[in-house]
Amino acid sequence: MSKQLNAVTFGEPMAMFYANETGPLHEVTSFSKALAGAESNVATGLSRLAHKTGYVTKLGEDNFGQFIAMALNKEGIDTDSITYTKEFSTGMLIKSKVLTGDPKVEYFRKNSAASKLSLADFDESYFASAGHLHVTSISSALSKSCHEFSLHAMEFMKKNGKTVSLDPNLRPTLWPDTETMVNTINDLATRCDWFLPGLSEGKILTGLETPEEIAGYYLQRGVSLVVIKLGPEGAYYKTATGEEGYVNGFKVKEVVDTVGAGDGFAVGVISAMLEQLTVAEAVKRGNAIGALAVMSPGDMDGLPTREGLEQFMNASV
Ligand SMILES: Nc1ncnc2c1ncn2[C@@H]1O[C@H](COP(=O)(O)OP(=O)(O)O)[C@@H](O)[C@H]1O
Ligand SMILES: O=C(O)C(=O)C[C@H](O)[C@H](O)COP(=O)(O)O
Repeated sequence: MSKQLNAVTFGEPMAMFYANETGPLHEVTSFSKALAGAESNVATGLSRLAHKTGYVTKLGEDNFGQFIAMALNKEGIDTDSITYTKEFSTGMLIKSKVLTGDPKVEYFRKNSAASKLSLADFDESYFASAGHLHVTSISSALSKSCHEFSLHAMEFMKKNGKTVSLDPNLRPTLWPDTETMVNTINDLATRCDWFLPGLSEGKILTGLETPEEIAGYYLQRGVSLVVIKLGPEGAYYKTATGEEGYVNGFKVKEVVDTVGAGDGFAVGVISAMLEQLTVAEAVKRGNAIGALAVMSPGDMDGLPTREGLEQFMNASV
């Protein structure tokens, strides 16, 4: 039987070493290892909610590559379209531990195996087997060939009547300059159906101030749903058909690590939209998974199973 995927995504997965103690990263002596990467976080979250998800990347033939492939398989993610290279290494990052605010992240990913992903790796039948494509603009920042891959994948999915979501995931350190980052991401946004920026990202990308204005900017450019993340306050959404609203965030006992909240949020919105829930319900689920994500140290530890999600949402009403 031919392959059937609910969703597919592609990008750069990395081995992450997160500090077990607070303090500057060069002084930390003890780290824990986990899988990181915005798109692999989303693939993991969707897979835990029983959406069959494929993940496409290029890995180095090294220990980090082996670790990542193993971690993805353990999550039940389809890895059949992953390619390998001997020439380039798998990327990694280190992350500090903080008691408040966002941790410091340092990447070791320049010229990584994943940055070599190119159109030659695009498998039409694999992408055609999926109902939805999730993209982040990190891929476009990695290399010209990854940017071409992104444009082609988005165009291919749209042409085949599939939905496409885009999380801008601003990573200013990966771009040559702010202007290139803003112009490229705004161009990518016109090619998606569901656009999921954070408020501060939306301000940088449009120069506008309010969630309403930012949503309007993208709706005018052909996006059908814009959801703007508002941190602990939740999120604002607006659709091309005029539906809009604010959805409150969930109460969190303790914020352990804010990294991964946006990816968790994307999992909630995408999974619920694929299940044909209303947009307001999708945004509520996004808020729930975002809240679960900030309560755990790894980027993916908080991503729930369906049972865990229901328990959290029911306990929070
Ligand atoms: N402290 C928090 N309490 C509850 N929910 C949160 C908290 N921080 C984030 N979230 C949830 O996660 C989503 C994404 O977080 P946010 O910080 O806005 O995005 P990003 O990680 O992309 O910067 C928010 O819209 C919200 O639903
Ligand atoms: O892929 C990258 O470049 C990363 O930095 C890996 C991180 O796990 C996510 O990107 C977290 O992203 P947020 O959910 O927006 O906090």
